[in-house]
Amino acid sequence: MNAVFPTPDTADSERLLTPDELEAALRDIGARRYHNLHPFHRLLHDGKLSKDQVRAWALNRYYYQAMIPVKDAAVLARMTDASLRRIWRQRIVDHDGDHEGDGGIERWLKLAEGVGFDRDYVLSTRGILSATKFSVEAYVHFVSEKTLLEAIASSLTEMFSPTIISERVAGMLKNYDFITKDTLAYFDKRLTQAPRDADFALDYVKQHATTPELQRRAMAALTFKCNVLWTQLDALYFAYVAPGLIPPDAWQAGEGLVAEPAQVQAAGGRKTAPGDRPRLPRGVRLRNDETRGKYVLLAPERTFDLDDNAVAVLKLVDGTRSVADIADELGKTYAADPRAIEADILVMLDGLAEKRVLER
Ligand SMILES: O=C(O)c1cc(C(=O)O)c2c(n1)C(=O)C(=O)c1cc(C(=O)O)[nH]c1-2
Repeated sequence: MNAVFPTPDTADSERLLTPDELEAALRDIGARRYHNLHPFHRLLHDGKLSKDQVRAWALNRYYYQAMIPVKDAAVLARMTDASLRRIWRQRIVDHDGDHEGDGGIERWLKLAEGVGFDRDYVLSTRGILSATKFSVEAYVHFVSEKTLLEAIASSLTEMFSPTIISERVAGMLKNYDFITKDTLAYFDKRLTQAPRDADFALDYVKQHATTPELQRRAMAALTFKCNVLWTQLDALYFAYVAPGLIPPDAWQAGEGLVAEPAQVQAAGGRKTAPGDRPRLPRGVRLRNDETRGKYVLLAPERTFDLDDNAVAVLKLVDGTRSVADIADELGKTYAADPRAIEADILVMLDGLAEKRVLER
């Protein structure tokens, strides 16, 4: 499709820039428009997002990753020169890998799994924002329809990606306890792939943008691509940060995750152990409800009915006795095997921790 509203020519675009001036102009576009400047990335890198907001980012960006080789295949299809194709095809190999389980897409799936997603849910692309899809698909269409020079120039955002990647990896590792080096392994390879790709594309553009018009098109292509990246973050920000309007069918917190046993999750990833010294959290109390003639556990805005066994245990829960101590005392009181009682108590306490009315 040809542009319906062409970019107005400026006096400057009438002059042929030297290759170095062209490079400077391209770098200037990045300095003003690259997605490192977007507020969503600032929040992501500074540790200001919740785990669910990081998940929304990982899920949506999967679509970009998955479509990059489709984009590169479209670029490849425009190349009539075998020597060019030989170089460009490496990009497809980088993302698809040489065999099952290899390549950038696979590493992104690992990243998504690392933040809790079920792999098949991510692969299905079901919860991905329509705006993400539109934006990524616009990139694929752009390289299919524009000239080869513009297609190659649109990849030049990669000139700026090593800086943002280093900043992102350092920031996320420092600021999120659920992010590990393994989760972010995707970015390790990009630190060498991106400069290699960007150097090639930049040389190509500097050599082939030989008229003011071609130079203007190359700059417009890079601007377009900056917008492809920027609008993906706009969409994430709008849906998951502010105003927080999640479109129908887009991913909602809790969806598409690998199920963890609820009580393990609530207890910070572990079960109650005999050495734990359980206590009631602030605002939770054991109360004798005189009118009903039974004990209840009172929590803010919630009340839990308790059976006799639970009452006997909770009367001994004081933050100093261990579970084993409690079992020993009850063993004496009821003349029963304390280790059998302990096993029952552990299950009961896990249940209470799951409801967030017990801490260890
Ligand atoms: O993490 C980033 O900020 C970032 C940015 C870009 C980019 O600037 O387009 C790419 C990537 N990552 C990336 O991982 C990647 O594979 C990639 C391919 C391309 C492209 O246009 O062909 N850009 C990017």
